[in-house]
Amino acid sequence: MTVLRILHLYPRELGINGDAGNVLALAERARWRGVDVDVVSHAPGAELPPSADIVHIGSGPLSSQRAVAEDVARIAPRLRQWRDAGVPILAIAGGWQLLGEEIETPDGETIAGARVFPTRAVLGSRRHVAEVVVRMRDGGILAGFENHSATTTFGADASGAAPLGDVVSGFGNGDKTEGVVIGNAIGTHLHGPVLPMNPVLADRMLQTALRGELPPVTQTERVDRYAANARRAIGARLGVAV
Ligand SMILES: NC(=O)CC[C@H](N)C(=O)O
Repeated sequence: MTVLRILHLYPRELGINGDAGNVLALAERARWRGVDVDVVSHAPGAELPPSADIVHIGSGPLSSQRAVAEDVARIAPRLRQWRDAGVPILAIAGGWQLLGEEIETPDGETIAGARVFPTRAVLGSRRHVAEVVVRMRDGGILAGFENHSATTTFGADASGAAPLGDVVSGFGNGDKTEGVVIGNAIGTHLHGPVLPMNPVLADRMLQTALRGELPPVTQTERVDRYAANARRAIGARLGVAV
């Protein structure tokens, strides 16, 4: 790979919680390690690039989700191919819902998802807006905030998928778990944005995409201290150790 291509799906429609910072974090952390980066923004109706090394989709309200749903259905086969090929995918909240099996709206309407993730989101009348701490299954801690109205369940055939972690504080999926991981694809409700605030996840995605270890450099050490302080501040406000 000469250039790391990051595909950012629908940045205009799905970027309401600052999730574009995830793409910035991936691009900068790669560049700081001497890797050339090309960020490709995808808008509804546009051609997808022939390949992608990382895919990101951010979050947004139901009106934005509706605005891109038709295009999501159009590109769904390519997204599933990339997932199956091990391309790291990060899908945040409303974007994750669109890449799941189905969204049920508060009116009982259903919006078909891309089936990248074997998850289903039922949107209710109660919003879950709070800071969140999640313990990943490998013991690592993630912090951020959630801002959604979904209860999320795993579909009947969710083989190979697992929650991203367990909720220490917050609502998450609604059953004390948070997020989903299938192969190298991650879905999560976490904003922050999640990658600048939890650089371990950012580097994990980059290491997968670049197929190699990415040692810390001066710039990552500097921003990782800010991130650690931000996570500690959330932990302190919630009264949990991070
Ligand atoms: N944060 C979001 O993306 C919100 C997604 C969706 N509209 C919900 O309320 O659950």
